[in-house]
Amino acid sequence: VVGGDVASSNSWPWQVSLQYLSDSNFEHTCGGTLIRRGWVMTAAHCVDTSRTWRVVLGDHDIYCFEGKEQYKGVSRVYIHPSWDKNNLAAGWDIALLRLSSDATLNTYVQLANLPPTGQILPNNNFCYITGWGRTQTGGQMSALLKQAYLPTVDYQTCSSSLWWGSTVKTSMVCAGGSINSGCQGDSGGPLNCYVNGQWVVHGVTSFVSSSGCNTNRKPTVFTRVSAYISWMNGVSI
Ligand SMILES: C[C@H](NC(=O)[C@H](CCCC[NH3+])NC(=O)C(F)(F)F)C(=O)Nc1ccc(C(F)(F)F)cc1
Repeated sequence: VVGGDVASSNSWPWQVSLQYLSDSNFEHTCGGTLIRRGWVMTAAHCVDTSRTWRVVLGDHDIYCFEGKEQYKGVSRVYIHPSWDKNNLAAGWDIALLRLSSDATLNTYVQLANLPPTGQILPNNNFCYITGWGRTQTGGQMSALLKQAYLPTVDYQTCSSSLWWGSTVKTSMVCAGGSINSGCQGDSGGPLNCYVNGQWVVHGVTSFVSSSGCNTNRKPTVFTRVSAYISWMNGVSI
């Protein structure tokens, strides 16, 4: 996350860290969202290589054991069947992870709210991106979970020629586009939007501009969760 600030501990209790085994220790690679006690929603591009995965729930400092964490293996990865790793612009950047055992829900670990099928937020909706990704373009990952205010940018604007043009599809959500943004390592994590008095996860962090994370008129682009509700329900949730 570029810009914004450090979140207060466990204030986004559905945020997970997706990690893979690399030389006998686990490394953070992506974010994710706890949507059922045994299921995590993330980006397809995070899990389209075969690795040994684990999910950490209830985390704040990903480099330090604080006692609230729950560590879960991943028993199965369900990547959207239309995902094409060579065509990020086509969308379909969503996957579900079946956890090896159910999470225990408590103060630090809670389920996310998901939007109703088809819901499209208005321009400038109040949203926050959260994650442990780079804090600057080409910079380091953050040890502590960060949050940044990232208001939505409607499709009409986001798909215009000075912005993302035809790279952005209606199956995506744009948010930000100035000083704050997602960055590498935030992939797969949630776009948390405040709708009718509650936080709802409307996006799965997908991509930023290859010329820099917080590039003007290149908002962070998210998979639009409300376009994939029926697919997720079909994956035997
Ligand atoms: C460096 C930048 N990385 C990204 O945007 C990666 C996703 C990369 C997937 C492929 N390995 N995502 C992120 O950094 C995220 F955290 F913001 F989500 C990038 O590649 N951006 C990018 C690439 C292609 C396209 C386009 F669709 F146009 F081909 C758009 C953006």
